[in-house]
Amino acid sequence: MARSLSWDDLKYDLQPWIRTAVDGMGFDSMTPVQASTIPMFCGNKDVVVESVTGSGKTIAFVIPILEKIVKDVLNGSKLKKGHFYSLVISPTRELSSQIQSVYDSFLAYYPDDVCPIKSQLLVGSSASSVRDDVSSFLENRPQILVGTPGRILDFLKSVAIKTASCGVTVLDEADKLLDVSFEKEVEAILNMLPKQRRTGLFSATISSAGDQIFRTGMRNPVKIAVKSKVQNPESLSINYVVVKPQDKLQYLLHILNHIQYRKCIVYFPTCTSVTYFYSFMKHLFSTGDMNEDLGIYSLHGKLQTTSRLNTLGKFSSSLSKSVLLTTDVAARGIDIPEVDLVLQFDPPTSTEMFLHRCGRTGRANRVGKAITFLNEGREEDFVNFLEVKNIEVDEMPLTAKLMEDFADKFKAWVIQDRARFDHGIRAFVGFIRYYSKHTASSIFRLQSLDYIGVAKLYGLIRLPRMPEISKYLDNDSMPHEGWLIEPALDLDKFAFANPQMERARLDELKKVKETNDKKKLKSDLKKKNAAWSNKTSAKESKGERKVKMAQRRKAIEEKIAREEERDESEEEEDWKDMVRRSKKRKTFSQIQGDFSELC
Ligand SMILES: Nc1ncnc2c1ncn2[C@@H]1O[C@H](COP(=O)(O)OP(=O)(O)OP(=O)(O)O)[C@@H](O)[C@H]1O
Repeated sequence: MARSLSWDDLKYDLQPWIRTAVDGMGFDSMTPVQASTIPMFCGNKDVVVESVTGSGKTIAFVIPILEKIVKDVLNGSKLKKGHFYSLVISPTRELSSQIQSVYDSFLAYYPDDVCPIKSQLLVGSSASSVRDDVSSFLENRPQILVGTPGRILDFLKSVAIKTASCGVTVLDEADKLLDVSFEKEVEAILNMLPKQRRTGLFSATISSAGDQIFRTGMRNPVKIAVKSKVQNPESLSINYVVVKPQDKLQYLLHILNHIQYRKCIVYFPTCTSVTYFYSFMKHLFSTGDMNEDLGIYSLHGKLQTTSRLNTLGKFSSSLSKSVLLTTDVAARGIDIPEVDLVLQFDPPTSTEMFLHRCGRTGRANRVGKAITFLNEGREEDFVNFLEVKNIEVDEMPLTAKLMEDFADKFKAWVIQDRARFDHGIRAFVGFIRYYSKHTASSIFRLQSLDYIGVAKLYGLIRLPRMPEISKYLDNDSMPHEGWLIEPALDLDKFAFANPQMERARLDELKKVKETNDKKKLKSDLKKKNAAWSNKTSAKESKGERKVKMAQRRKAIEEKIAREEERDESEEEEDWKDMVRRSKKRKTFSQIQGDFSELC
């Protein structure tokens, strides 16, 4: 941190135990945001705090909350059953858990055993229900609650929980909590809390929340913005590398295997892309393409809470070189001091997220590097876009020897198991959906995407049928029936490695075939019937025509007979005439018919 102040200069008298805690944790000096926020928030001010990632905002609200609670306790105010003093809301389970651990590290220095200060975590989890949370709360009587919006809301709805004593509320990563993903739940929570309370909003990108901040019911808030020339911490260098999409995975492996770092976080666009590349990278250990000393972890939102927290714990405490493959679920707030490298497989959908992802390194004045891959072509405009937003980025020269047989290795791995093929397709489709959500939509355009290159990056052997591909991939570039390998695979014979899945697939295939056979039989019969009925109708109409002609002939003959009866003499003459005319016609027709006589 460039500017720092001695704790002695803080314009507020900290309680001795808090001061001891600060010293004990090795925080020799305050950070600028702590120096500005603590006195304001400890006084009776609502605060809106914006300061770069890793600048120590957590302590800037943890200390004021502890100050207030302990003062109340010392003043003899006793919490009644079902009440609590303070609520901290954060967008993810990981961050909530991290904030709770910051409270706990301070509370380890709190000397009063008679009236201990406690905190409780409220996050969605299959391991404990809301009811469990409520009973544990009633039993342990914590003064501080920390959690995610959904679980907090469910918890507060319980009749046993009383909100009247909640004097301080903090929204950490407030811009995220106030955006569409959480705004309804957060609003509902805030409406349940007393109006006479202090509120603090904290984030590195709070400005992006705009007028939403006024929906939090703050009274004359003080805005504390610790400004610098650029939006990223000075200790963090941000680089980009321009690549062809199909080469990106190889460049990623090159960086992971060859660049110096202790811990690295790699951001992928979706949960499915994390699990897909994680399993392929695990396989690459066996082929010798991944450095065997590397510890590799995966973390995403589809995992259970316990497993998410366990993975993060293992990655944080790992002593060897480690890589965490993850999504934006671990982009905000996560504080792992040893992370010195952040890689973005693709740029995130917003500049705020770009700052948060990069900000997982270069924290608290430690040196950190963030590298973002950009697909060759239009995505390079993202660099100018970031510069306009005061985010400094530099191109990183990167030369890597690309393996010629890499694509074949990837395909061979995919072809071993149909589940991998399906997984890859889902990851690819998820990426296309993700791409369409970019806020900088003039740069990240679906019509400019190199679909074949991206499909190769995902190790696809066949392009999936999807509207974006039919719309934006021109006919000349479209491979025959979408196949990216030659010869095409017989999909009916493409098996799952898992016997149960394979049995289910074969059963399904049989059913489909039977249904198709039945359908075919039905349509053949229909055709046959249709032909027969057409012929019948044709026959009928021919027969009808015969009958009609016979009737008409009969009618004419009868008419003639009647006329013959009416005037026999005339008829006789007429008849003679007829014979005559007929003889003449015959003569004429003979002449007409004999060309030799004309010569
Ligand atoms: N006064 C201090 N001196 C040294 N280190 C500090 C100080 N205060 C906090 N830190 C350390 O700085 C790191 C970053 O702090 P913190 O997580 O609070 O940052 P932040 O501003 O909330 O970041 P983000 O915006 O990414 O959530 C932590 O490891 C914390 O222990």
